[in-house]
Amino acid sequence: MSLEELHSIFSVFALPIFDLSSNILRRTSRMADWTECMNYGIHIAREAREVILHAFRIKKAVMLKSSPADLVTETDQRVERMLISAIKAKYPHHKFIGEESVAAGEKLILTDSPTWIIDPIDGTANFVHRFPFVAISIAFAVNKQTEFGIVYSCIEDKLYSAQRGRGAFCNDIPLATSGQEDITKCLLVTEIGAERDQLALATMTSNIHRLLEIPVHGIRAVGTAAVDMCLISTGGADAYYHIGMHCWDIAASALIVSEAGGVVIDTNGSEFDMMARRVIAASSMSVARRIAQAIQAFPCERDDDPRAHPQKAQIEHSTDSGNDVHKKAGGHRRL
Ligand SMILES: O=P(O)(O)O[C@H]1[C@H](O)[C@@H](O)[C@@H](O)[C@@H](O)[C@@H]1O
Ligand SMILES: [Mg+2]
Ligand SMILES: [Mg+2]
Repeated sequence: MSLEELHSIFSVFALPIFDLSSNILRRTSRMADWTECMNYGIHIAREAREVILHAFRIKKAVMLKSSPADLVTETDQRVERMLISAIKAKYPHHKFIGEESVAAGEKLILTDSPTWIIDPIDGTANFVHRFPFVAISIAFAVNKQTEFGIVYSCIEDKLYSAQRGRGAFCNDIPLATSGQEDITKCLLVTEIGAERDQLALATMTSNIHRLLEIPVHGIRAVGTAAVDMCLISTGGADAYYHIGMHCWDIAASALIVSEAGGVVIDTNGSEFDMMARRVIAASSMSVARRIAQAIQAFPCERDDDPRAHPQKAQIEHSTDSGNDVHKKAGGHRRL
């Protein structure tokens, strides 16, 4: 039998089997209860918090990534290593997207497989400066749909969590957004991310100007996208918008907001896409749409664009806030 004949027989049978297996995965993920997985995620987040609390108080070696404002420390890398190895030990077939693994050169690919999306320290600049808003963000997706999200605001000791279809909680207390529908009665949160190029800075400042002149009650920035968005789920703020963040910053908190009754959309008004690096999370669709109408986005490569995440530029040595700031070691950083 020729190779072609073998291939044609195989392809006749393979396709249905492939379809069958991906359909089975879809059906099982719908039926699957990921509670046990989420509880394990919460358990390891609590362990990781202890490492962060200890390191928060001591002097840090700080490395730079894509800009003088894009910081990373040994603790970011150690916590991500700790989380991933703990998950691999229990769920060896699960996949991972980790901020510092991607920064060290791993490809960012979200498949239908069970995938943990991890930001070991969201708010690294806060961590370096001992500004007390530092979070661990862990999302879990199957078939590219987030099944649960965990955001642990470590210094505040506030553990936010949500499982798809089962509500959102902070330290086990149910959460609900403000439900505010009038933009002029809104307190907004946003982030001035790590971008320092002129277009990004001009866009961010003009967005703030346009929103303030609506007017809105105010605009805040906590320094961690994950905590910013969790504040929407508590009703403590009414809407969050951001351009330039990454999937690991917001995958968990996007589910927490929607499970608290909020809405999460793209800044262009379309459906939220965690890889697009643009988000509006709000107490109501009317507020979300009003913000989408007011703001502009600057261009960002999608997180899942193979050309994204080039090796970060080497930035010169400098010292900062009592910490030693080092340029990133050449090539891939060890994790
Ligand atoms: O602290 P990170 O995990 O790097 O995330 C930060 C990000 O670096 C910064 O640019 C802002 O977008 C913050 O909102 C993120 O949380
Ligand atoms: Mg982050
Ligand atoms: Mg981080």
